[in-house]
Amino acid sequence: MTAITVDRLHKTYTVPEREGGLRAAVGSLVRRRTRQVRAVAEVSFEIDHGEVVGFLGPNGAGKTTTLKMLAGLLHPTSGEARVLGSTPWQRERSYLSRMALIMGQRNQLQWDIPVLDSYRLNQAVFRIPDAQFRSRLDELTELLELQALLRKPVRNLSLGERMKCEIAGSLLHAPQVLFLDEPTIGLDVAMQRRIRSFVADYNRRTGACVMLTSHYMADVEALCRRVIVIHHGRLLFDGGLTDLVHRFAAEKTITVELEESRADDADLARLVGGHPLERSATGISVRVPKAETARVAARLLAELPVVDLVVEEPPIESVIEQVFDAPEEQPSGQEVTGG
Ligand SMILES: Nc1ncnc2c1ncn2[C@@H]1O[C@H](COP(=O)(O)OP(=O)(O)OP(=O)(O)O)[C@@H](O)[C@H]1O
Repeated sequence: MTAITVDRLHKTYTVPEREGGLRAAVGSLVRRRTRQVRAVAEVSFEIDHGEVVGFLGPNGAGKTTTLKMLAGLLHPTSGEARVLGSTPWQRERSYLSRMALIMGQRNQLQWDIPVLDSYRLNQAVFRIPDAQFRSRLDELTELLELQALLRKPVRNLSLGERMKCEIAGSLLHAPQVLFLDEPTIGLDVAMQRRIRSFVADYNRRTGACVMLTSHYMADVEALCRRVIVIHHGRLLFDGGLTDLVHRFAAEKTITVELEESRADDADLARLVGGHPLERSATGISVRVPKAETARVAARLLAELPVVDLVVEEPPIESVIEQVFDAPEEQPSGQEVTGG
Protein backbone atom coordinates (compact mmCIF):
# COMPACT_ATOMS: atom_id res chain seq x y z
CA MET A 1 0.00 0.00 0.00
CA THR A 2 1.26 3.45 -0.92
CA ALA A 3 2.43 5.70 1.92
CA ILE A 4 3.90 8.57 -0.12
CA THR A 5 2.76 9.83 -3.52
CA VAL A 6 4.62 12.71 -5.10
CA ASP A 7 3.28 14.11 -8.35
CA ARG A 8 5.24 16.67 -10.37
CA LEU A 9 6.44 18.47 -7.27
CA HIS A 10 8.15 21.74 -8.03
CA LYS A 11 9.79 24.33 -5.81
CA THR A 12 11.31 27.60 -6.88
CA TYR A 13 12.73 29.92 -4.22
CA THR A 14 12.56 33.67 -4.73
CA VAL A 15 15.68 35.23 -3.32
CA PRO A 16 16.50 38.95 -3.03
CA GLU A 17 19.36 40.05 -5.20
CA ARG A 18 21.61 42.76 -3.90
CA GLU A 19 24.43 44.43 -5.71
CA GLY A 20 27.24 46.08 -3.78
CA GLY A 21 27.53 49.87 -3.29
CA LEU A 22 25.44 52.68 -1.87
CA ARG A 23 23.69 53.46 -5.16
CA ALA A 24 22.44 49.88 -5.46
CA ALA A 25 21.37 49.88 -1.79
CA VAL A 26 19.29 53.06 -2.29
CA GLY A 27 17.94 51.70 -5.58
CA SER A 28 16.83 48.49 -3.89
CA LEU A 29 14.61 50.51 -1.56
CA VAL A 30 12.61 51.62 -4.58
CA ARG A 31 12.78 48.54 -6.73
CA ARG A 32 13.63 45.25 -5.13
CA ARG A 33 15.32 42.85 -7.49
CA THR A 34 14.80 39.16 -6.95
CA ARG A 35 15.86 36.06 -8.73
CA GLN A 36 14.31 32.63 -8.94
CA VAL A 37 16.22 29.57 -7.82
CA ARG A 38 14.75 26.31 -9.01
CA ALA A 39 15.38 23.70 -6.32
CA VAL A 40 12.98 20.88 -7.27
CA ALA A 41 11.56 20.36 -10.75
CA GLU A 42 8.66 18.08 -11.65
CA VAL A 43 9.66 15.27 -9.30
CA SER A 44 7.28 12.29 -9.11
CA PHE A 45 7.53 8.99 -7.21
CA GLU A 46 5.62 6.64 -4.94
CA ILE A 47 6.79 4.87 -1.81
CA ASP A 48 5.00 2.01 -0.07
CA HIS A 49 4.46 1.44 3.63
CA GLY A 50 7.40 -0.42 5.10
CA GLU A 51 9.91 0.65 2.42
CA VAL A 52 13.29 2.21 3.24
CA VAL A 53 14.30 4.35 0.28
CA GLY A 54 17.61 6.15 -0.20
CA PHE A 55 17.14 9.66 -1.55
CA LEU A 56 20.41 10.58 -3.23
CA GLY A 57 21.87 13.53 -5.04
CA PRO A 58 24.92 15.78 -4.89
CA ASN A 59 25.00 18.98 -2.80
CA GLY A 60 22.23 21.33 -3.84
CA ALA A 61 20.29 18.64 -5.76
CA GLY A 62 17.03 19.45 -3.95
CA LYS A 63 16.85 16.64 -1.40
CA THR A 64 16.28 18.73 1.71
CA THR A 65 13.79 20.94 -0.10
CA THR A 66 11.80 17.86 -1.14
CA LEU A 67 11.87 16.42 2.39
CA LYS A 68 10.81 19.76 3.87
CA MET A 69 7.80 19.84 1.53
CA LEU A 70 6.88 16.27 2.45
CA ALA A 71 7.24 17.11 6.14
CA GLY A 72 4.93 20.09 5.71
CA LEU A 73 7.56 22.77 6.39
CA LEU A 74 7.46 24.26 2.90
CA HIS A 75 4.76 24.87 0.32
CA PRO A 76 5.63 23.73 -3.19
CA THR A 77 5.46 26.17 -6.09
CA SER A 78 3.35 23.58 -7.91
CA GLY A 79 2.59 19.88 -7.88
CA GLU A 80 0.94 17.53 -5.44
CA ALA A 81 1.96 15.20 -2.65
CA ARG A 82 0.00 12.86 -0.40
CA VAL A 83 1.63 11.29 2.62
CA LEU A 84 -0.45 8.89 4.74
CA GLY A 85 -3.49 10.26 2.94
CA SER A 86 -2.78 13.92 3.80
CA THR A 87 -1.37 16.88 1.93
CA PRO A 88 1.70 17.61 4.08
CA TRP A 89 1.75 21.42 3.80
CA GLN A 90 -1.81 21.63 5.08
CA ARG A 91 -0.19 20.64 8.38
CA GLU A 92 -3.15 18.71 9.75
CA ARG A 93 -2.51 17.53 13.29
CA SER A 94 -3.46 14.00 12.26
CA TYR A 95 -0.59 14.07 9.76
CA LEU A 96 2.06 15.81 11.87
CA SER A 97 1.49 13.36 14.70
CA ARG A 98 2.29 10.42 12.42
CA MET A 99 5.48 11.63 10.77
CA ALA A 100 8.94 12.83 11.80
CA LEU A 101 11.69 14.77 10.05
CA ILE A 102 15.13 14.28 11.56
CA MET A 103 17.88 16.53 10.25
CA GLY A 104 21.44 15.62 11.19
CA GLN A 105 22.62 19.18 10.75
CA ARG A 106 19.83 20.84 12.71
CA ASN A 107 19.27 20.82 16.40
CA GLN A 108 15.63 20.10 17.14
CA LEU A 109 15.93 19.57 20.89
CA GLN A 110 16.04 22.55 23.27
CA TRP A 111 19.68 23.53 23.74
CA ASP A 112 19.74 24.58 27.40
CA ILE A 113 17.44 22.13 29.13
CA PRO A 114 17.96 18.45 29.93
CA VAL A 115 17.09 16.00 27.18
CA LEU A 116 14.28 14.50 29.24
CA ASP A 117 12.60 17.93 29.58
CA SER A 118 12.71 18.33 25.80
CA TYR A 119 11.06 14.93 25.51
CA ARG A 120 8.36 16.08 27.93
CA LEU A 121 7.73 19.04 25.64
CA ASN A 122 7.36 16.65 22.71
CA GLN A 123 4.98 14.59 24.78
CA ALA A 124 2.80 17.67 25.33
CA VAL A 125 2.99 18.78 21.67
CA PHE A 126 2.03 15.34 20.38
CA ARG A 127 -0.37 14.65 23.27
CA ILE A 128 1.23 11.30 24.01
CA PRO A 129 -0.53 9.55 26.91
CA ASP A 130 1.73 9.04 29.96
CA ALA A 131 1.82 5.25 29.84
CA GLN A 132 2.77 5.24 26.13
CA PHE A 133 5.38 7.93 26.67
CA ARG A 134 7.01 5.92 29.45
CA SER A 135 7.06 2.63 27.62
CA ARG A 136 8.44 4.18 24.39
CA LEU A 137 11.01 6.17 26.30
CA ASP A 138 12.13 3.03 28.16
CA GLU A 139 12.41 1.12 24.92
CA LEU A 140 14.33 3.89 23.11
CA THR A 141 16.57 4.46 26.12
CA GLU A 142 17.55 0.82 26.08
CA LEU A 143 17.99 0.50 22.33
CA LEU A 144 20.03 3.68 21.96
CA GLU A 145 21.71 3.51 25.39
CA LEU A 146 20.50 6.91 26.51
CA GLN A 147 20.38 6.30 30.26
CA ALA A 148 23.34 8.51 31.14
CA LEU A 149 22.28 11.27 28.74
CA LEU A 150 18.67 12.03 29.64
CA ARG A 151 19.48 14.42 32.47
CA LYS A 152 22.18 16.36 30.66
CA PRO A 153 21.45 19.61 28.83
CA VAL A 154 21.72 19.13 25.07
CA ARG A 155 24.56 21.67 24.82
CA ASN A 156 26.76 19.32 26.92
CA LEU A 157 26.33 16.32 24.61
CA SER A 158 28.79 15.15 21.99
CA LEU A 159 27.59 15.15 18.38
CA GLY A 160 26.92 11.40 18.42
CA GLU A 161 25.12 11.55 21.77
CA ARG A 162 23.01 14.45 20.58
CA MET A 163 22.08 12.59 17.40
CA LYS A 164 20.92 9.56 19.37
CA CYS A 165 18.82 11.85 21.58
CA GLU A 166 17.42 13.68 18.54
CA ILE A 167 16.36 10.38 16.99
CA ALA A 168 14.74 9.12 20.18
CA GLY A 169 12.93 12.46 20.68
CA SER A 170 11.52 12.28 17.15
CA LEU A 171 10.25 8.74 17.63
CA LEU A 172 8.41 9.16 20.92
CA HIS A 173 5.16 9.68 19.04
CA ALA A 174 5.84 6.49 17.01
CA PRO A 175 5.72 8.05 13.52
CA GLN A 176 4.72 5.87 10.58
CA VAL A 177 6.75 7.92 8.13
CA LEU A 178 10.33 8.96 8.84
CA PHE A 179 12.27 11.52 6.83
CA LEU A 180 15.94 11.23 7.76
CA ASP A 181 18.15 13.97 6.35
CA GLU A 182 21.81 13.03 6.86
CA PRO A 183 21.20 11.28 10.20
CA THR A 184 24.81 10.05 10.48
CA ILE A 185 26.65 13.16 9.32
CA GLY A 186 29.86 13.82 11.24
CA LEU A 187 29.52 10.71 13.41
CA ASP A 188 32.30 8.19 13.94
CA VAL A 189 32.03 4.83 12.20
CA ALA A 190 30.79 2.93 15.27
CA MET A 191 28.03 5.46 15.92
CA GLN A 192 27.04 5.49 12.23
CA ARG A 193 26.68 1.72 12.43
CA ARG A 194 24.59 1.92 15.57
CA ILE A 195 22.21 4.51 14.08
CA ARG A 196 21.93 2.43 10.91
CA SER A 197 21.01 -0.74 12.74
CA PHE A 198 18.57 1.20 14.89
CA VAL A 199 16.79 2.60 11.81
CA ALA A 200 16.64 -0.88 10.24
CA ASP A 201 15.23 -2.25 13.47
CA TYR A 202 12.64 0.53 13.78
CA ASN A 203 11.49 -0.14 10.22
CA ARG A 204 11.25 -3.90 10.87
CA ARG A 205 9.40 -3.56 14.15
CA THR A 206 6.93 -0.84 13.19
CA GLY A 207 6.63 -1.19 9.41
CA ALA A 208 7.29 2.57 9.15
CA CYS A 209 8.24 3.95 5.76
CA VAL A 210 11.65 5.66 5.73
CA MET A 211 13.15 8.15 3.29
CA LEU A 212 16.82 8.67 3.94
CA THR A 213 19.38 11.07 2.54
CA SER A 214 23.02 10.40 3.25
CA HIS A 215 26.34 11.11 1.68
CA TYR A 216 27.64 7.90 3.28
CA MET A 217 27.04 5.08 0.85
CA ALA A 218 27.48 2.59 3.70
CA ASP A 219 24.18 3.92 5.12
CA VAL A 220 22.45 3.45 1.80
CA GLU A 221 23.90 0.00 1.14
CA ALA A 222 22.99 -1.19 4.63
CA LEU A 223 19.44 0.15 4.66
CA CYS A 224 18.01 0.73 1.20
CA ARG A 225 17.18 -1.73 -1.52
CA ARG A 226 15.64 1.08 -3.53
CA VAL A 227 17.14 4.48 -4.32
CA ILE A 228 15.72 7.64 -5.85
CA VAL A 229 18.38 9.88 -7.35
CA ILE A 230 17.81 13.54 -8.07
CA HIS A 231 20.19 15.95 -9.67
CA HIS A 232 19.63 19.63 -10.45
CA GLY A 233 16.17 19.18 -8.90
CA ARG A 234 15.14 16.53 -11.42
CA LEU A 235 14.57 12.83 -10.93
CA LEU A 236 17.40 10.93 -12.53
CA PHE A 237 16.82 7.36 -11.38
CA ASP A 238 14.26 5.41 -9.34
CA GLY A 239 14.86 1.71 -8.83
CA GLY A 240 16.91 -0.97 -7.11
CA LEU A 241 20.36 -0.11 -5.83
CA THR A 242 21.76 -3.03 -7.81
CA ASP A 243 19.96 -1.83 -10.98
CA LEU A 244 21.58 1.56 -10.47
CA VAL A 245 24.98 -0.11 -10.43
CA HIS A 246 24.17 -2.22 -13.52
CA ARG A 247 22.92 0.78 -15.42
CA PHE A 248 25.50 3.39 -14.56
CA ALA A 249 28.68 1.46 -13.80
CA ALA A 250 30.88 1.98 -16.83
CA GLU A 251 33.63 -0.41 -15.79
CA LYS A 252 34.22 -3.68 -14.01
CA THR A 253 37.31 -4.90 -12.21
CA ILE A 254 38.82 -8.26 -13.14
CA THR A 255 41.15 -9.72 -10.54
CA VAL A 256 43.15 -12.83 -11.33
CA GLU A 257 45.27 -14.91 -9.05
CA LEU A 258 48.17 -16.52 -10.91
CA GLU A 259 50.16 -19.69 -10.30
CA GLU A 260 53.29 -17.71 -10.99
CA SER A 261 53.61 -14.14 -12.13
CA ARG A 262 55.94 -14.66 -15.06
CA ALA A 263 54.27 -12.51 -17.70
CA ASP A 264 56.16 -9.30 -18.47
CA ASP A 265 54.50 -5.88 -18.50
CA ALA A 266 54.23 -5.61 -22.27
CA ASP A 267 52.58 -9.02 -22.50
CA LEU A 268 50.07 -8.18 -19.76
CA ALA A 269 49.26 -4.81 -21.32
CA ARG A 270 48.48 -6.58 -24.60
CA LEU A 271 46.26 -9.16 -22.84
CA VAL A 272 44.18 -6.53 -21.02
CA GLY A 273 43.89 -4.30 -24.08
CA GLY A 274 45.98 -1.51 -22.55
CA HIS A 275 43.52 -0.83 -19.70
CA PRO A 276 44.86 0.32 -16.29
CA LEU A 277 46.48 -2.61 -14.56
CA GLU A 278 47.78 -3.23 -11.05
CA ARG A 279 50.12 -6.02 -10.03
CA SER A 280 49.94 -7.61 -6.60
CA ALA A 281 51.98 -10.33 -4.88
CA THR A 282 49.57 -13.00 -6.11
CA GLY A 283 48.41 -11.70 -9.49
CA ILE A 284 46.91 -8.70 -11.25
CA SER A 285 43.73 -6.64 -11.34
CA VAL A 286 42.49 -4.52 -14.21
CA ARG A 287 39.60 -2.08 -14.75
CA VAL A 288 37.92 -2.62 -18.11
CA PRO A 289 34.87 -1.10 -19.81
CA LYS A 290 31.80 -3.28 -19.18
CA ALA A 291 31.46 -4.32 -22.80
CA GLU A 292 35.00 -5.69 -22.88
CA THR A 293 34.85 -7.68 -19.63
CA ALA A 294 34.10 -11.08 -21.15
CA ARG A 295 36.68 -10.70 -23.92
CA VAL A 296 39.51 -9.65 -21.57
CA ALA A 297 38.60 -12.34 -19.01
CA ALA A 298 38.63 -15.03 -21.71
CA ARG A 299 42.06 -13.87 -22.97
CA LEU A 300 43.50 -13.91 -19.46
CA LEU A 301 42.14 -17.42 -18.81
CA ALA A 302 43.47 -18.71 -22.11
CA GLU A 303 46.97 -17.26 -21.92
CA LEU A 304 47.92 -17.07 -18.23
CA PRO A 305 48.27 -19.76 -15.52
CA VAL A 306 45.11 -18.56 -13.72
CA VAL A 307 44.26 -20.06 -10.30
CA ASP A 308 41.22 -17.84 -9.65
CA LEU A 309 39.37 -15.06 -11.49
CA VAL A 310 36.85 -12.62 -9.99
CA VAL A 311 34.80 -9.97 -11.82
CA GLU A 312 33.50 -7.18 -9.59
CA GLU A 313 31.25 -4.13 -9.94
CA PRO A 314 32.90 -0.87 -8.89
CA PRO A 315 32.17 0.49 -5.41
CA ILE A 316 28.81 2.22 -5.15
CA GLU A 317 30.53 5.57 -4.42
CA SER A 318 32.15 5.65 -7.84
CA VAL A 319 28.91 4.58 -9.56
CA ILE A 320 27.07 7.42 -7.85
CA GLU A 321 29.77 9.82 -8.99
CA GLN A 322 29.20 8.69 -12.56
CA VAL A 323 25.45 9.20 -12.17
CA PHE A 324 26.02 12.72 -10.90
CA ASP A 325 28.33 13.47 -13.78
CA ALA A 326 25.50 12.77 -16.23
CA PRO A 327 24.80 15.93 -18.26
CA GLU A 328 21.64 17.91 -17.51
CA GLU A 329 19.86 20.33 -19.75
CA GLN A 330 19.09 23.03 -17.18
CA PRO A 331 20.88 23.18 -13.85
CA SER A 332 19.04 24.33 -10.74
CA GLY A 333 20.59 26.48 -8.07
CA GLN A 334 21.14 29.07 -10.75
CA GLU A 335 19.19 31.99 -11.99
CA VAL A 336 16.38 30.89 -14.28
CA THR A 337 14.57 34.24 -14.61
CA GLY A 338 15.42 37.82 -13.65
CA GLY A 339 12.92 39.93 -11.71
N1 LIG B 1 15.78 28.88 1.62
C1 LIG B 1 16.35 28.90 0.43
N2 LIG B 1 16.35 30.03 -0.32
C2 LIG B 1 16.92 30.04 -1.53
N3 LIG B 1 17.50 28.99 -2.13
C3 LIG B 1 17.54 27.84 -1.43
C4 LIG B 1 16.98 27.73 -0.12
N4 LIG B 1 17.13 26.46 0.31
C5 LIG B 1 17.79 25.80 -0.67
N5 LIG B 1 18.04 26.63 -1.72
C6 LIG B 1 18.69 26.27 -2.98
O1 LIG B 1 17.93 25.24 -3.58
C7 LIG B 1 18.80 24.25 -4.16
C8 LIG B 1 18.51 22.89 -3.52
O2 LIG B 1 18.92 22.93 -2.14
P1 LIG B 1 18.66 21.71 -1.12
O3 LIG B 1 19.13 22.17 0.22
O4 LIG B 1 17.27 21.23 -1.26
O5 LIG B 1 19.67 20.62 -1.71
P2 LIG B 1 20.23 19.28 -1.07
O6 LIG B 1 20.14 18.25 -2.14
O7 LIG B 1 19.57 18.98 0.21
O8 LIG B 1 21.76 19.65 -0.82
P3 LIG B 1 22.80 19.17 0.32
O9 LIG B 1 23.19 17.76 -0.02
O10 LIG B 1 23.94 20.12 0.14
O11 LIG B 1 22.13 19.30 1.65
C9 LIG B 1 20.22 24.75 -3.93
O12 LIG B 1 20.61 25.44 -5.09
C10 LIG B 1 20.08 25.71 -2.76
O13 LIG B 1 21.06 26.71 -2.82
